[in-house]
Amino acid sequence: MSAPLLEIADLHASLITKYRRLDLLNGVSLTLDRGEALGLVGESGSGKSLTTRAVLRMLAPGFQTTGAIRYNGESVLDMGRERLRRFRAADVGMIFQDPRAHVNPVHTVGDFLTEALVRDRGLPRADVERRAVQLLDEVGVRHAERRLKQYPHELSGGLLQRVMIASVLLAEPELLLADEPTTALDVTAQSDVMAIIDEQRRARGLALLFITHDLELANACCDRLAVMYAGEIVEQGSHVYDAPTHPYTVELLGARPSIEERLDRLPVLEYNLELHNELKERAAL
Ligand SMILES: Nc1ncnc2c1ncn2[C@@H]1O[C@H](COP(=O)(O)OP(=O)(O)OP(=O)(O)O)[C@@H](O)[C@H]1O
Repeated sequence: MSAPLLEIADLHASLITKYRRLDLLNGVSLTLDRGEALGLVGESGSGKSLTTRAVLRMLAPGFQTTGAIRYNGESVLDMGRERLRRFRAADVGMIFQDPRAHVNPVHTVGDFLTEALVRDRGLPRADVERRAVQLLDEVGVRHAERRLKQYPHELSGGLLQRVMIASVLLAEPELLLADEPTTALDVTAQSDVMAIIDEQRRARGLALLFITHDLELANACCDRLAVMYAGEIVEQGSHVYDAPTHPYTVELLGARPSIEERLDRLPVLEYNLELHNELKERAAL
């Protein structure tokens, strides 16, 4: 049997300062196969982002990490500088919560999309641009050629997150790490962006580690869920949503708002009024 695409085994991460030691990840273990989607869920502060940053070896200075992280059987913690750079740039695609924090505001969308591939892989700019336009189109960015000439501040959050997704796909990674990719967006953009990530990763057979506090959303687009609490994974598997066994998961599921409450929070736009009412009726049955 081949090795999982990603394997995290007994990962501990502690922040060591002059005065104290904070144990923030306490033995995290999980695996992700090629083409599989795993939802890493838990409330704020449970250690989800730290786990993703540890996978990329991007923890802040002062953190001490022990345990194993293997990508395709290769130890990430032992990767040399150049291999680590390629791992981050080509093997893994990262989609973060706030796209604006990850673009250079004085570079055009076209520069943002093409620079890394032209510089690092020596590909002709015109070829990368052509591919970028194709991908923008695939992720639902209309007038893609015109968008290449625009600056990030000219695009809405939802549109910029689509540009991010296109940039990740351009590098042709095998693994997507998506850390709350829709949290910073407005409600309508949220569902569109999540649908695009889901559709694209299925079409390309990519593995996805999806970090979210939204159990329902994770359940809708992942094959398995892993529930994190206080730096530990308390429960994982495909049963988690329908038949949780750990008391924390049961509590987490119990704490989620009902469909009715969720619908009440959605803005009622004219075009979805009918659907909105239909869903409310169904929820009331
Ligand atoms: N650089 C840091 N210095 C000190 N503490 C940190 C640092 N980074 C993370 N932590 C702490 O580690 C814990 C886990 O943080 P993490 O960001 O992984 O949580 P999370 O589950 O992703 O939550 P959120 O959804 O709010 O981002 C938190 O208590 C956080 O305060």
